[in-house]
Amino acid sequence: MDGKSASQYQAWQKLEQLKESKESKLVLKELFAADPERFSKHSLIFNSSSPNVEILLDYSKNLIDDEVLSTLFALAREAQVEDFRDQMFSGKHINTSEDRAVLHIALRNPPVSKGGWKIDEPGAGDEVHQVLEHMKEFSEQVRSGQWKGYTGKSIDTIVNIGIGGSDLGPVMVCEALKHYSKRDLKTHFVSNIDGTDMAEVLKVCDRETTLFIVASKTFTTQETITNAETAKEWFLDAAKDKSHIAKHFVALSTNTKAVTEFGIAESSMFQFWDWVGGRYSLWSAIGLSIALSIGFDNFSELLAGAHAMDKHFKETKLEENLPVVLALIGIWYNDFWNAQTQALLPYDQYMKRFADYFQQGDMESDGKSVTKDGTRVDYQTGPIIWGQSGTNGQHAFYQLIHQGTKLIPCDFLAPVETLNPISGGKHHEILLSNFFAQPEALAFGKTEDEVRKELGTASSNAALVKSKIFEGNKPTNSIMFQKLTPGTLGSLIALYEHKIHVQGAIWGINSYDQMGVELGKVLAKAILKQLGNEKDVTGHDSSTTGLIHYYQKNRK
Ligand SMILES: O=P(O)(O)OC[C@H]1O[C@H](O)[C@@H](O)[C@@H](O)[C@@H]1O
Repeated sequence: MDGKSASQYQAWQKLEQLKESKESKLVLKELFAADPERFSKHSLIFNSSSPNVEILLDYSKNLIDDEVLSTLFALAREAQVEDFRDQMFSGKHINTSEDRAVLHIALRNPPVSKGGWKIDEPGAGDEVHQVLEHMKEFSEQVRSGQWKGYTGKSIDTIVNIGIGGSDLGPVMVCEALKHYSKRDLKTHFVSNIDGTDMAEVLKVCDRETTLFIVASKTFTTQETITNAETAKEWFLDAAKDKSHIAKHFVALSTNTKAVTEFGIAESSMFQFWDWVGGRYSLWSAIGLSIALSIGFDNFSELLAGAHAMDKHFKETKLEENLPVVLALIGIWYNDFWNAQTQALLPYDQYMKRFADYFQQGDMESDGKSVTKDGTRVDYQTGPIIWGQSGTNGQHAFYQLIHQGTKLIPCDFLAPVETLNPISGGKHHEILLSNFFAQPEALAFGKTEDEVRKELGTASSNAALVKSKIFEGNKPTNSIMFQKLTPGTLGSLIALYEHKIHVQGAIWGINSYDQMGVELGKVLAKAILKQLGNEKDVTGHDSSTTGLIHYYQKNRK
């Protein structure tokens, strides 16, 4: 914890030895054959009654045995994961480089009178609920048609303008909970500075009935402010009078001064606080587009589902703690088996943006190479996160997972029940049969003997036989939940958030800053000033200069 190098822990060193001594013995086929109880021993159920959520985590198809597991838990204890978790919950400034608390858990924490934790940090108590109240009131006015645009018409289109954490969470959740959305309220998201993003959305918007949500924690992000200015110009082209802006623009931010300077009144601003990290902000005012789309009650259920997972994370012993188990298994592959990536594979079309969301969530959090006290790590930190919804991924990249040369640990996720039981439920049965089959195929593969038997006379073709062998022993986690409800989604997101936290704690890094996004921004600003004139292009290497000159010569 707090800056200590993970490789110095005794348990870390023992894990290195275990990898060496056990590599050839950790064979899933044999481990399962030797222990008929392996599934029940290595699966956990997370339960919550309010909201009603149940999540099964089956981690039995991993390259682990009791000794590996107990050493992983010993590592968590040596790294003081429980203490570090409690520091986060109590509001300690665990984001040391920015001297900030990390309190997204406060955004879904009920009031103390209703059993919530008391957190000593400005904003983290009653103010959270005041903003939620404001979001409730506003979203109900818009959804009921009571909120009118400048010509007296109701709002039928929402455009969220934001990027990174001010975009990806709302995008992913609105997509995941589309089933619960108000269909006559269209929701668009504009993030890219590429004018195409805004232009294509504006083409389908009506100035009289569109509400723009400018979402930016800092309210200084170049992409968001430029896009918001363009939207404002487009709106004023017809509306003319600046006083109409109040009916069509709201802001979600921590920066009141910049919001009012932009022309949005403080009363149309939904506040949050510097202890909310951008990639952990969908639970804050940044979730306004979600509340508008699915309604405030569903948004509250999303928060309650996350809170239930917070409680589980905070109160459950490490061995039965889902985020901790996911984190430790991830570290086992990332640091001892040289796995570079981690795939998130939801067998639910609504969750198709889940992996995109956690690309920022995980990679911006744990993509660090120095510990909190500034020491260069001598081990791997955050994994590359990627993925795609099943079964689409099967027809795209699974080939490499099954037979390529890389070890790719995968998390498979699926609902027991579909929200769309069309054709008598046939689609869902087929979907789930694939969800069950893929981890099985990855774990147990297909031997040369099996291939030969299958090929019959054609097995004299040695090359063909080899190409059809599946080595197996590819590790997976399988996660099942009843149905994709707002509460369940909240729990699932919080599960992965806390997994990231635990891994960061063990690696001794700061999971809550993002210094790595700065350099490119600064250089882009400098280059922007030089683009007008070839003579101004100075201070770059020959490649960058060459590229800029090429652009200047060829632009029209
Ligand atoms: O909400 P903002 O302030 O516009 O920031 C948007 C994004 O900017 C940067 O890329 C990072 O700081 C991200 O973490 C953040 O989510």
